[in-house]
Amino acid sequence: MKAHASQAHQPAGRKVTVFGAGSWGTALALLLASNGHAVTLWARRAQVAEHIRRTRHNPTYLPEVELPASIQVTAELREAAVAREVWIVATPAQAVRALAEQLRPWAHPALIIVSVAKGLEIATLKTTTQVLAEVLPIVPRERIGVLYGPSHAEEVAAGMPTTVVASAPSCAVAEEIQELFMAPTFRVYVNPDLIGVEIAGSVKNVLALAAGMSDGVGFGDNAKAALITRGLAEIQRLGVRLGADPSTFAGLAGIGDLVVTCMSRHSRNRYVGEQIGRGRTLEEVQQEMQMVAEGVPTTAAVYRLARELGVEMPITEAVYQILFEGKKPREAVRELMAREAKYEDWLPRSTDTAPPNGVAASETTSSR
Ligand SMILES: NC(=O)C1=CN([C@@H]2O[C@H](COP(=O)(O)OP(=O)(O)OC[C@H]3O[C@@H](n4cnc5c(N)ncnc54)[C@H](OP(=O)(O)O)[C@@H]3O)[C@@H](O)[C@H]2O)C=CC1
Ligand SMILES: O=C(CO)COP(=O)(O)O
Repeated sequence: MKAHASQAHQPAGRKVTVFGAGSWGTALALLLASNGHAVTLWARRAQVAEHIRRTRHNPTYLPEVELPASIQVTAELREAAVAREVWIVATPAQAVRALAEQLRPWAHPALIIVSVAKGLEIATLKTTTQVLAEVLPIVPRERIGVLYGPSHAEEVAAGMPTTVVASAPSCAVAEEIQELFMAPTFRVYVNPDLIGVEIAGSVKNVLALAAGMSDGVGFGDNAKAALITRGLAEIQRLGVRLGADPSTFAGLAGIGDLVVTCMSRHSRNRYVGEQIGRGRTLEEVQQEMQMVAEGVPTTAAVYRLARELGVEMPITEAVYQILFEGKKPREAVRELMAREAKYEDWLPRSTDTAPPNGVAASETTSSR
């Protein structure tokens, strides 16, 4: 992989719009503006846009962060979308299709689209770049990528050191995305494995729900380490089945984002899981939350996808049963612990390495 721009390099200012004025959209607008780009931030509610214009603070998401006057803020899609070089899509994953459909009149072949939304669309089981490519065919597929990795908005907005991954079907486009965002406290690597990066970044939210449930029930560090490690194994199995490079899961989009989301006090997914672990219902927790927990819809999507593809994802299955079928977290853990004895394989073991007596033969099947 080609090494790229040094941190001292200042990219030429580009015309960029960030769609979605939630926590992540707000933090990225700030970062891009401080990189010298001409930034527009689109909020879906007119009163939010008006409030930010007047006070330079987002009323709901990262309210303590001051947004410079150079950032244009609007709720008008046309004003936000027309004649831009780069669109950043920072809405929840389930909203990407509807947004893209509305944006269609202003899409053009020279546009770069960067999705930062992490999740799979429930209705189609597609990643967000697959949805964007389907709805906006005028934009060449190689110009639609992502920026993923361990990056809580609160820390990025506070200028704390953060490292992420830019990915797109074309390395040249991924490098353009890298250059757009690279900053002294925000280091961007390129990883050309788009499907791997998208699966890793989307499915880790399911495991963060599981990690939160473990915290809420009162389990300790051993259980958390097990969820992260075995969770990564099942994310990798799904990703590889979809054509991903296995090594992506050892990188920032994989283990990096999984660790931060399972451990961080900022994680909304971990929080939702923790509340459920304490005995509350999903409905109760979601009703009081303003922010999105992408792991909830993505659990439903991954559960179905894994079944369709015959990929074994026992932790995801347990999270699904807890969220949508009323299973108690302790019961789910009891069942996970009582599964048949296994080898610690990550990917299918070659059939010439026979397991010793007493260890499940299913270890050697291709379903893993
Ligand atoms: N927060 C973070 O640290 C990070 C988040 N992400 C990802 O970024 C995406 C956005 O998350 P984040 O900014 O944190 O979310 P927030 O919960 O902070 O904000 C959600 C934003 O999306 C808007 N929104 C909600 N529904 C729709 C819709 N149907 N159409 C258009 N806009 C909508 C909300 O508008 P309104 O206020 O009007 O409801 C709000 O501006 C998610 O996929 C998340 O996983 C990725 C990396 C880091
Ligand atoms: O993706 C994230 C950090 O990289 C944000 O995770 P949460 O949505 O759980 O807060």
